[in-house]
Amino acid sequence: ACQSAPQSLYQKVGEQAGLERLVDAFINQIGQDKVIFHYFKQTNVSHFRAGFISHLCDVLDGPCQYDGDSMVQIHTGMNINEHDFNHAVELLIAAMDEVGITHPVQNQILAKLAPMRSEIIKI
Ligand code: HEM
Repeated sequence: ACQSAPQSLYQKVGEQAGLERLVDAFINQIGQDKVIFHYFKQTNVSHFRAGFISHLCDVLDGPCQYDGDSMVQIHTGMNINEHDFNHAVELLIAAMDEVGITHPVQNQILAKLAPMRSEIIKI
């Protein structure tokens, strides 16, 4: 038998270098966006970048353990509504398109993030 372990989503996005390209494209999208940029006005971009990469690496079953604040702790008080949440997802999709992540892999990534919706919206 020559079975090998199935590829993790982390591997499918191109491991650390792929994640960095994705998150840089996402940050670039947010920076040019009129709808959600205002949430990030006070944000330290390099802290956000590092934290978002490590969180995604963890969620996509890569070799990282995200040790930052919880999704609820981070987003409490931002009052993010459904529309703005969906808009952020659109920007993430645009970033995934930009770096060439295939649609099946995009859908697998979105499925991992979808359950976090209720920890982020209107809290
Ligand atoms: C599934 C969706 C989301 C995930 C997984 C997520 C994840 C994260 C993570 C991991 C961080 C921390 C980065 C760090 O360590 O600094 C963060 C910060 C942040 N998130 Fe989200 N987020 C999501 C949706 C959103 C949405 C929809 C908005 C606003 C429209 C938003 C606004 C922010 C802001 C403004 C910060 C920075 C907070 C600061 O300045 O300290 N997030 N997010």
